[in-house]
Amino acid sequence: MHMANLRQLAVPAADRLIVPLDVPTLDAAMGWVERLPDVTFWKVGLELFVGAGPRVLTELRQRQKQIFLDLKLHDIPNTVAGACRAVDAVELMTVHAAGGMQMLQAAVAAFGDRGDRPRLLAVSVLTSLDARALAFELRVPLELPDYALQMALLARDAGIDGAVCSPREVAQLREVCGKDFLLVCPGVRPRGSNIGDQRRVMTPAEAIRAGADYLVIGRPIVAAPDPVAAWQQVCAEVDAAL
Ligand SMILES: O=C(O)c1cc(=O)[nH]c(=O)n1[C@@H]1O[C@H](COP(=O)(O)O)[C@@H](O)[C@H]1O
Repeated sequence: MHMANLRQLAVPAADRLIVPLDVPTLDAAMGWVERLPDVTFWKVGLELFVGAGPRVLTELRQRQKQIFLDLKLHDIPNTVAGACRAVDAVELMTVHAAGGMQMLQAAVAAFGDRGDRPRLLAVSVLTSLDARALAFELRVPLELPDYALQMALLARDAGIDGAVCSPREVAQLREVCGKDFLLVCPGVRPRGSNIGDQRRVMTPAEAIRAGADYLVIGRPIVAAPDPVAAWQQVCAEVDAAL
């Protein structure tokens, strides 16, 4: 199944939710996998990959889980291509759109025609940045939604499969980039939950209705007093929005 067609298919809510394993050890990660058995798609990010190494990918695969390897590669093209060539079978993987056209093309080319190649996602603008940071710290002269769109278009033109974006920009990206461009949204907060270091957030239902293929939701589930109940509540909210 081509994952970008999720919205047209009757894919259950649980298969559109990705939970990050933002923990430092393999034991802690596998503890979460056991505690939330209905989660089918897990994200391995920098903290866990640096702490536990690639073995965590093997352990997840043995449990028939889908994997989002979120290393947000951002380096010169040769270095990014080398890292991509070393990646074992995962479903999704990230690079930073701000690495530029040559870097993005090098990432795409590194996987070539490999049958097990992941869908590549380009991070457009981190959901922890707001318009003020973009303008006054990063000195980007575009409005934030326009910059996010330009980053997504750059990625699409380079042959990247989709983008990571805030739910606030997902409707615009969906409209301009088309239905087959995969859109994955972190920065998702059920009503009333703590936003923490996120800056551009919306609720799960709003993000799905705006056109997201997948939502990445971590702390609202894993830091909840009852994570299983929090997971079920997010699933119910997304199901109702589909
Ligand atoms: O690439 C990502 O997944 C990502 C991009 C982005 O712009 N913002 C963002 O929060 N993320 C990741 O999404 C997850 C969000 O986690 P919570 O804020 O706990 O829901 C974290 O693992 C982040 O690394």
